[in-house]
Order: sequence, then C-alpha cells, then structure tokens
Amino acid sequence: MSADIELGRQKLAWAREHMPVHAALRQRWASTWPLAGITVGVCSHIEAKTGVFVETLAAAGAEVVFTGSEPGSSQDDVVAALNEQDGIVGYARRGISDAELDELHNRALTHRPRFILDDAAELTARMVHQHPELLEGFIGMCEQTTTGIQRIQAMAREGAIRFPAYAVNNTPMKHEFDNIHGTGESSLTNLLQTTNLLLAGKRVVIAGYGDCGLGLATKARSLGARVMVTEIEPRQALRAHMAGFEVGPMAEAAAWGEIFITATGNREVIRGEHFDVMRDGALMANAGHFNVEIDAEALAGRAEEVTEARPGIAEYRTADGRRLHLVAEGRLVNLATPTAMGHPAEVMDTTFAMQAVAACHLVAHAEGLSPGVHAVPDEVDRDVAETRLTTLGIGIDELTESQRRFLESWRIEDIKG
Ligand SMILES: NC(=O)c1ccc[n+]([C@@H]2O[C@H](COP(=O)([O-])OP(=O)(O)OC[C@H]3O[C@@H](n4cnc5c(N)ncnc54)[C@H](O)[C@@H]3O)[C@@H](O)[C@H]2O)c1
Repeated sequence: MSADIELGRQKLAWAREHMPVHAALRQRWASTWPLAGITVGVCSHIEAKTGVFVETLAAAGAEVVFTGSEPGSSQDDVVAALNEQDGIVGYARRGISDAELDELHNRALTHRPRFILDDAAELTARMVHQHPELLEGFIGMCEQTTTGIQRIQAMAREGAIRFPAYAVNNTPMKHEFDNIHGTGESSLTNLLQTTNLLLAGKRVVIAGYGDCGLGLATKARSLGARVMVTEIEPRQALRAHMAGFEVGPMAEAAAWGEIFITATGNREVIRGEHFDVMRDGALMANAGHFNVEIDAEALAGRAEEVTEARPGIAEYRTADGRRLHLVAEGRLVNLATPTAMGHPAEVMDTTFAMQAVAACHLVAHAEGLSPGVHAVPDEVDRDVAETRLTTLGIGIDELTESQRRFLESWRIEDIKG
C-alpha cells in the first residue's frame, strides 16, 4: 500500500505549528541562507518533527538528503510528504530489516553529503568506515545523542576522523530537555499506551540514572510508581539514592520489579541470569539507543513459546510457566511501538534547533576548528534558549553594569565596596 501523503502533510503541519523556534529560524535564514550550496545528510527517526527540521535546513539553503536512524522508527507518510518538497530527498521506511536500513544509508551517501546531522553517529560511522572517498571536501558533523558522541570520540581516539564534530547532545539546551523530559515523558506515554496498564503502585526498575534514567525515574514516581534504580557508576547511584529512589544491582531488582526500562547506552544490562529470577508477567522495555540493552537472544533461548500478547508486545513463556514480556523487540520504546510518536514537539523544537544552529556555526567556523570532537560554543546554546523564551513570551532580567562588575571582581574592596 502506498503511503498516505495527505496524512504526512497533516502531521508536518501540526508539528510545524508546535515548533515555534524552527519558525523563527526559517524567518532568520530566509535572506541569509547560511547553508547555501551545501548537501546536508540528516540521519534520524524520520517522523513529523524531524520533517520540520529537514524543511528548516532546506530553508537555510541546504540540499537535504535524509535517512532513518533505526529500522522501526520512521513514518512512511511523513517520508512521502517530505520527498515531494524542493531541495529534499530521502530514503527511510518503517519496519525494515537491519540489512535494508544499511542499503538506505548507502543510497543517502551516494548524494555525497558535505555535512552530516547525525543520530548515534550512524551515517558518519558508515561514511568513515565504508566510504572514506567521501571524506574529500567533507566539512563536519553534529551529533545529537549520548551514544553517538561516544562513537565519535572512539573514532577520534583511533585517529579515524579528519573533520570537526560538534557534541550537540552535551549542550544544556539539548540534554537537559530532550533526554530528561523528552525521553522521560514519551517513553512512559508510549509504554502505557502500548500496554494499556497502570503505573500507579507498580514496582518499576530503571536501569541507568543518567539524564534519560533520571527523567524516567522521576516521572514514573510522579505517576505513583515505586521506583528502583540500577547503576554501575557510584556517583550516579548516590544521586539516585539522594533523590529518594531505591538503588541496587540488577540481580536484586530483577526479582523485585514488575516493569523494567533500560536507559544505559550499554548492552546486556538485563540478561539470562536476570530473566531466571523475574516474576511471572514481568514487562521489559528499552529507552536506550540500541536494541541490545535487553538480551533478547537469551530471552528467546529460555522460551518454550513466543507469541504476540498485544501489538508491540512479545510474550516469552519459560519452561517453568512464567510469562515475560518484551516491548517493541527491545527497540526504543518511545519510537518503535505500533503507535509511537517519539518526543513531544516542543522538546524536539529545541533539540533540532540546537542541531541546526550548531551546523550553521560549524560551517561558518570550520576552517578554524581542528579535527575531533568539540563542545558547541555557549553562545549557540544561549541563542536557542533566548529564541525559545521569546516564542514563549517569557522575559528575563539583564545584569546591571554594577552586577556585571561585581561578578567579574575578585579583590575584597571591589566585592565589598
Ligand atoms: N529514547 C530516546 O529518545 C533517547 C533520547 C536521548 C538519549 N537516548 C539514549 O539513551 C541512552 C542513555 O542516554 P543518557 O543521556 O541518559 O546517557 P548517560 O550517559 O547520561 O546515562 C547512562 C547511565 O547508564 C549507566 N550505565 C551504564 N551501563 C550500565 C549498566 N550496565 N547498568 C546500569 N547502569 C549503567 C551509566 O553509568 C550512566 O549513568 C543512550 O543510548 C542515548 O543515546 C535515547
């Protein structure tokens, strides 16, 4: 069945209406075209908010080629509605195999992007590893995820990258809103929608207390769940403890929990030994980037029968008669469940704005930047924060001259005088 372009257009229109920072950027760039003449590759979950981001890059003068970052998270109607627009071409489909996704990435790279806006460094890693001929004339990249920055840093350690990269994920305007609020709210929303179950009173285990885990744990508690956190990092574990959560190893949490959500960016966080002690009916979902946090192979190895309990939920029946449930094959719960819609539009408005403004900044300053991973300059972060406040109609105070001098002083007479 062909994709419903009209539905794709409708989804884009709704997202556009709720992404005012992008509207402001399109207005700002209407006459300046900071990406004019540059082919920009976008790798992300191709749904309506990403569509508005892609449109905004095109409005900044770029020729945009997009592709999906994950086999289950793109929406065919939005892809079709984007592909009918000037200056935009893309390759993404929902529900494809990993091999088909590889093929779509390769097709996107045939357009020879000179700049990449990436998710988990998928397109950049493929280009560097499999198509090094494309590095000639390549300007740089921006990365929006924790996992992707780890990958780019690993590449840099091996001397594999010869271009500058901006770690957009690490900016306050990205991770303090997207990872905490976006992942926190949308993962729980999609989990509850997929299961049609109640969170209040449930025992919920959150694996990993980074930004995503903090958002998940805090929001699950606010809905009445009893939350236990697992960690491998002592300071993060202490933070979770001081925030009032139970903290313990997964071996303990596995027997305690009813719902498990992983958000570690690591692999096999819930594995064979943990499945063995889980209670009947336990439900597992993943909010981390890759579908390796819950060891689905080991789970399948313990199952006498695997059935679909509900759309998006697989039920594994173990030899001792327990039913263990895995949501969306362990892929991103906020993007890969049957009705998933990803982060709320307001969150992606600032996340993608950070990507877009950082891209323009990097393009303008590429010659002065050495190869490797760079922090996004603070002025870029402030710019997006100020634009967002303006769209919200919120004003803030400005430093007076005397306050500015006070903050910049260090001599006792200057401070007290
Ligand atoms: N679902 C989404 O939409 C979304 C959004 C943003 C980020 N992410 C992904 O979520 C993952 C986490 O992102 P983050 O920003 O919270 O990262 P983070 O680095 O801030 O936090 C990860 C935490 O997991 C802990 N950890 C690592 N291995 C562990 C293990 N075996 N057991 C328990 N804890 C472990 C780390 O110590 C760390 O505190 C990444 O893969 C990231 O790309 C997903």
